[in-house]
Amino acid sequence: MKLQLALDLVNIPDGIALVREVEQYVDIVEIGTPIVINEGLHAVRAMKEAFPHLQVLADLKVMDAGGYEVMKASEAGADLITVLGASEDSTIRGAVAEARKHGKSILVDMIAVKDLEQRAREVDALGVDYICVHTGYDLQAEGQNAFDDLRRIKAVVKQAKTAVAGGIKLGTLPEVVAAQPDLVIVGGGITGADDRAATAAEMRRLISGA
Ligand SMILES: O=C([C@H](O)CO)[C@H](O)[C@H](O)COP(=O)(O)O
Repeated sequence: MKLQLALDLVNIPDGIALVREVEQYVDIVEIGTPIVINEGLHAVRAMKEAFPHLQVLADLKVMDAGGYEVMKASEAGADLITVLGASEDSTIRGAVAEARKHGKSILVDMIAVKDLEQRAREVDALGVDYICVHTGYDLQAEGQNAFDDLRRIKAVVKQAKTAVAGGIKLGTLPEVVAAQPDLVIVGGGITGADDRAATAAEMRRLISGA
């Protein structure tokens, strides 16, 4: 099980400083969608240059032009790129094909997908690397989480690895870990903690013990 730190509400220098606090405890650093919107793929390049030993995920949430977007993110140094599960199969196919050319991975974000099991089966058959259940900020604000969704996709996904994101905190991590995802994605649960290093260290301990 891997731990991904999601950086969303910071600029590049603050993001790099934040990763320095926790780098020994995380496997993947996510350049979140808000950063990509604010700073562009330059943020991916800067993070990979600063931490070449960590994997960097570009959370582009690609919805169209899968091959092109994955090519650009790959050129910028991304190891993993996100594509939306709600997009067309052809978009996901194009993303996977391009990722294979560059030795990169595709994480499909199932945010806003209504028929979760059905779409997870279809996406799994497209050869993606990860399928991620995700409660975004707007539904988190309504008190929702993706923990039950994780159990639902675990029951149907056969090839891809599974991931979970959205509002995971130290207190809720044991419930997440119990469902055995391959990847746990944490943003505010680490970046908003009083002691980020201690929080990330404890999360790493919980994940490693699973
Ligand atoms: O993908 C995300 C969100 O849609 C904003 O771009 C976050 O990175 C993801 O939700 C993880 O962050 P937390 O919910 O703060 O853990």
